[in-house]
Amino acid sequence: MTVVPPAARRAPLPRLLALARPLRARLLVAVLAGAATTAAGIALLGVSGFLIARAAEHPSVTALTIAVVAVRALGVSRGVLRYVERLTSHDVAFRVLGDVRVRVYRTLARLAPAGLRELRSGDLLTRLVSDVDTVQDVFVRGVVPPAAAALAGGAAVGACAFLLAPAAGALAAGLLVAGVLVPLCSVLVARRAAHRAAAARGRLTTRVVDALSGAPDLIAFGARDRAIASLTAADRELTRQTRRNAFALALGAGLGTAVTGLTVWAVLLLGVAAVEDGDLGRVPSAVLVLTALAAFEAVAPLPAAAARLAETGSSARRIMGVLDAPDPVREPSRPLPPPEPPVTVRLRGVRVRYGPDDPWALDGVDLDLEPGRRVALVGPSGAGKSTVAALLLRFLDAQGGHVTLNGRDLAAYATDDVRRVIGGCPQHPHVFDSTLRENLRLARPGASDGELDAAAGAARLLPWIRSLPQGWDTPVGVHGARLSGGERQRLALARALLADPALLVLDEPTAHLDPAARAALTADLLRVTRGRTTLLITHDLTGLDAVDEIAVLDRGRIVQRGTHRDLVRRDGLYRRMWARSDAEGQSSPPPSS
Ligand SMILES: Nc1ncnc2c1ncn2[C@@H]1O[C@H](COP(=O)(O)OP(=O)(O)OP(=O)(O)O)[C@@H](O)[C@H]1O
Repeated sequence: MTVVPPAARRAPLPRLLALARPLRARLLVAVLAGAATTAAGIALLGVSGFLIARAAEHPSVTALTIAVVAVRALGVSRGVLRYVERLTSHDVAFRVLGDVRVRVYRTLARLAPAGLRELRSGDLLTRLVSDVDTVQDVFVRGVVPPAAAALAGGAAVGACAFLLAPAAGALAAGLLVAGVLVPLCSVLVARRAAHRAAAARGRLTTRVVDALSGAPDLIAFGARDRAIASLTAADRELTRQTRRNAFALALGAGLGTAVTGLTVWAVLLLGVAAVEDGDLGRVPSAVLVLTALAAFEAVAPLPAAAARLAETGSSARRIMGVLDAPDPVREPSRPLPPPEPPVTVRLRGVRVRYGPDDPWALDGVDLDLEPGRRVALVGPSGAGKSTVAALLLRFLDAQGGHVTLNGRDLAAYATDDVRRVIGGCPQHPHVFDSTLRENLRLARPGASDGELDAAAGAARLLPWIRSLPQGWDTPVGVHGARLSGGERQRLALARALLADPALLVLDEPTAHLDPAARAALTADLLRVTRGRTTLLITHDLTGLDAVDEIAVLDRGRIVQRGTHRDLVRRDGLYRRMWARSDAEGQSSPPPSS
């Protein structure tokens, strides 16, 4: 049974609002400044009405002095108050935005790489960038304007009630329709479109990222037109949903204007009737009508805000989807003290699968990794070799059996502490679009130039780096596009050697290389790992007579183990693999290491 954390059961928008709890004093300042701005606008029009109507009666100038001063003061204060409101509401929005972005990034870092398989790269990008960006609208448009409108609208109704109660009633009804019913109407129309637009934006980004990164393959296989057609379809869908959203906005604006007009007419008619009955003076009647007209300024932004909020709701749901993603590994609440090198790792009856309905990727694996010994894990594609590496690096938890590190449960250590002693070279090492130096320093940011030279020298990369005009400062391009396959793999090996973990895990370090480059790199890595605790994962059998033990993995089970000499003599999977690679001319004579 999946246990849903209590916080995850709450609606996404209130959860987002809850993040601003520590900033509530600033939010209150923003709301009060927003209400005061609108109230100043309403008062400005009311006082102006008074000034014009009273001036028509030709009074002495002194009778108008207070009103003239008030108009000036209201005009100036309105700008200042709006500035304060914008400053504080955006301050709150950007603080929460930064907080959400960090939380999403931290969750992604925690999930990567095993927990991200439900999310595609473009979709992830959308969640991290545009979905998180919409969070600012929650505060700038979704919280401050409605609260400010309620305060300023209430004050306007109060002022009108002081002049003429029935007109105040009409104004209150009009404001409620324009400020509550019309926005609700906008939300109803916008909600589905907003939800679909967010999903369509995610799909479009996924396809754009896919098309850009796979462009050479698409062109080579003549699939370019199909890819462009699929992009165009995704774009068209996004345009359709965005248009629906725009319709909701236009509907809100149109209905709002209609309600404003009708209400002002009602107030005007009630005012005229009151003047005729002698219940209201002519000057107050002008103030009444203009106050009513200005009061709608408070609710005018609400339909657009509500429609935007509906959009934000689906973005918030997608963000919370990332934040609530279950951890791929358990982090102990009270971790053991960090393990001390040298390390001994033992796997006993380990079972792992990627999903409850997936077959076992590892099914009862026993393996011993002891200080100073080199073990090779070989087997056909899909046998489960990389799963062993993921397990050791704490990207995955075992669902059965035990993994121990220096005699204690591996899961009882903090994951970061484990990764400090177990590390190496993943199957697909990422080369960052930076310089050679920065790519290597990733493994140890404080490494000196001498240490960089030593690691690159051990990986036989140093003469080549020295021969480059820019040397260590040579840019490597996106995904290391300016490097050959061999140079990329050697850079990854140098990075692993620089990190110098107590247990070095090398996952297919010679993948994608031609036989000659593979033999050369294998010889080098066997040379540099001599005497080091190493797990070498490979389906290339070149040079394996140098390692202490070979474990042969097939469909999640260790089917053979022994030295190269033993295994080639015995009938079994290893001898078949050896014979096949020999026939293909891929196994060069083992280096005498
Ligand atoms: N993230 C994943 N989600 C679901 N299944 C996975 C995932 N990663 C691996 N598997 C499955 O687990 C099994 C073992 O995969 P693994 O990558 O460990 O094999 P491998 O021996 O390293 O293969 P290769 O030599 O091709 O890299 C395979 O059946 C694979 O399809």
